[in-house]
Amino acid sequence: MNILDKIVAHKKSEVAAAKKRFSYMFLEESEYFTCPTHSFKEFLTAPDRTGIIAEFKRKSPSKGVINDDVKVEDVTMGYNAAGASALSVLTDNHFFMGRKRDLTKARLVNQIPLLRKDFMIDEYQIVEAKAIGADVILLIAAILSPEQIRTFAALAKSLGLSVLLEVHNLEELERSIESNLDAIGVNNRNLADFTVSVETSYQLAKHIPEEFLKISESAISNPQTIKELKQAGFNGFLIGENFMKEADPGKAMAEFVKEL
Ligand SMILES: O=P(O)(O)OC[C@@H](O)[C@@H](O)c1c[nH]c2ccccc12
Repeated sequence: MNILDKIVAHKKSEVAAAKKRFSYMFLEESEYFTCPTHSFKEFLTAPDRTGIIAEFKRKSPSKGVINDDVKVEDVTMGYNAAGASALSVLTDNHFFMGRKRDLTKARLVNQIPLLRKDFMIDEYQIVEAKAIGADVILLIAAILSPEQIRTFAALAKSLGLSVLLEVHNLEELERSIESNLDAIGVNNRNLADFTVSVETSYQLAKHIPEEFLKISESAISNPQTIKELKQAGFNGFLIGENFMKEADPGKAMAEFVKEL
C-alpha cells in the first residue's frame, strides 16, 4: 500500500467515527455556519497581495516533524502580515499533526481566505470545514472519482466555500475538471512516492482553462521560482516547509517576499 492509500484508509475510519459522535445538526449549530466566507478568487488576484498561500504544517509523511514549537496564531498572523493571499492549515492529525482546532484558532485572528488542508473523502468533512471556519476546501483528484468531485464541489458551493482541485498529471486534470471548481492546483509532489519537480506545473499550465485560477503547490523555496511561475500564468503559490522549517515562519516569509 502506498502512503496515499494508507492515508485514505485511515481517513475513512476517522470520518466514520466523527459522524457517530457529531451529527450534521450539531455542525450546523456552529457560529461559523452562517458566516459569509472570504473569496479565494478575490484575494488571489488582489494586486496588493503576493499570491502566496502560506501553510501551517507541523509534520509530513515525507519530512517527519518540521516544526512542533510554534503557535498557529503567531505563524498565521505573521504570514498574513507578510502579504499572504490565503492561509492553508493542515487538519489531519495522524499523518500531519494537525487539528481542526488549529484552523479555528487561525480563523479567529485572520480575515483572509483559509484553506482546510485535509483529505476529503466524504460530504461530512465539507460541512465540517464550514463549521470550523474554513473558506476553501481541497479536493485531491488522485483519491476521488469524477462523480465525487462533482457532488463535493456542488455541496461546497452551496455552503459558500471555494474549491481548489489538486492534480498531479494530465489524466487527473482531464477527468476531473468541472465548472464548480474555482482553482486548479498542480501538486509538484507526487503523493504516491514523494518525488518533487516544479516542471510538473509548467507542463500542466497550458492545459488549465482560463476561467480557473492556477496554483502551483509544493517544493517552492526560491522567490525566483515564483517569478517564473507567474510568467507561466500562475496566480497562486502554496508554500509550507520552506517557511515552517524556520523558528519564526512569518519572519521567514517576510524575508522571502522582499525578493519577489
Ligand atoms: O511543504 P511544501 O513542499 O511547500 O508543500 C506545501 C503543500 O503543497 C503540501 O503540503 C501539500 C500539497 N498537497 C497536499 C495534500 C495533502 C497534504 C499536504 C499537501
